[in-house]
Amino acid sequence: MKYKLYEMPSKTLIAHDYLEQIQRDQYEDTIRGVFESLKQYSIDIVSHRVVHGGEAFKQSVIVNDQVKEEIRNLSRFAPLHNPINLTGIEVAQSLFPDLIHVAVFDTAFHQTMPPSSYLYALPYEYYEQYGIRKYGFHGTSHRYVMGRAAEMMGRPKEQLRLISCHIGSGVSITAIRNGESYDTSMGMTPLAGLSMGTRSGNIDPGIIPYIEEIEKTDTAGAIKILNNKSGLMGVSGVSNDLRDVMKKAEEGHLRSKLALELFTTILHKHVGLYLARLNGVDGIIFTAGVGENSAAVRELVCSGLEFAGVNLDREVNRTSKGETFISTKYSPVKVMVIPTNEELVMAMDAFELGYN
Ligand SMILES: Nc1ncnc2c1ncn2[C@@H]1O[C@H](COP(=O)(O)OP(=O)(O)O)[C@@H](O)[C@H]1O
Ligand SMILES: CC(=O)OP(=O)(O)O
Ligand SMILES: [Mg+2]
Repeated sequence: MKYKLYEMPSKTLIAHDYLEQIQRDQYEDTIRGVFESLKQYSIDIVSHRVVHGGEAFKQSVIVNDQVKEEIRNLSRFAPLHNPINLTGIEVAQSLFPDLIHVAVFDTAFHQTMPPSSYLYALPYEYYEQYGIRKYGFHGTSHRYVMGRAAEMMGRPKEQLRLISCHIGSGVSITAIRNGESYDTSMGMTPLAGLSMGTRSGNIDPGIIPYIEEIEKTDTAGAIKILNNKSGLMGVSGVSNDLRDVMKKAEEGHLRSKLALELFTTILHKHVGLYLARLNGVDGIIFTAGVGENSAAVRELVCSGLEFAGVNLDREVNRTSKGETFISTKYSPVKVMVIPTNEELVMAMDAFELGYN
């Protein structure tokens, strides 16, 4: 669990923490503990990350009973995330009933996608009646790095074609055009798209009934395997953490080498997909845990894209820290590392909603 406390509108960071490895039955106590530890500060607004906002939320909103009901209903599309997000809201509301609570949705930024991006080639009624479509996630992160990229490039975001690669424990790539999400790799749920720490990403749907047969399980059991036992973890058999897999690969562990190769090849192919979708790009952004820290992954993703104007400065890529260009000076496509800051966007949205 991550949190940041900001003073607004100065955007001064006052307190922050990243609590790792929290088990399901510890969520409530952990959230309670965080809020207790912040009681010394006078807090006015609490901004909550909510992963799935469906088509109902195109931007951030102040939480009321109807918003909570909608978040609960959307749990079927994000079972790993929305129930926890709702717990966070409810615990915070019980501790601070008089404060304004704001919900910021991962899906909101992607609501600008055209039907050619968000529809699945399924019977159309499934979309109309049941909301089966691509929603996309990590939108708050993609929105933040898009804004930073435009500033770094000194050009209005409305004039840019960008590919934003959010590579953390969850992985998604977004094609951004005119300052808006145009296409993105995750789907109706955050299981789709690229291979991740423990998630498979896209697979042939015909594999699912076969897994059910092999594992003597039901569909929910098979989906659990795709969510929790696949990706880097599943292929390497070592870890969902890229650092562990890389270390093992360097030691010659074959499955770790394969896991790494598959992970980066899938990333590379998706960048190619969005080069086509955007008719070429002005910038490529790397963000989140892996994107910000792994020069090796960035190099593998960009290699072979010189034909499209992507010229990585390998030396700068290896030695750079923080927000920086990693392409060569005259590279037609600018490649950037931009540390994401979803919490700052959440604070800005909350401030806007609470005070304007
Ligand atoms: N120095 C590093 N080199 C390679 N991978 C890293 C490094 N630091 C962090 N990571 C990867 O980043 C992942 C976490 O990314 P992060 O964006 O914090 O994810 P989340 O927000 O989903 O928890 C870790 O699982 C790890 O694999
Ligand atoms: C939506 C999603 O995949 O989020 P995370 O990467 O934080 O798991
Ligand atoms: Mg994340």
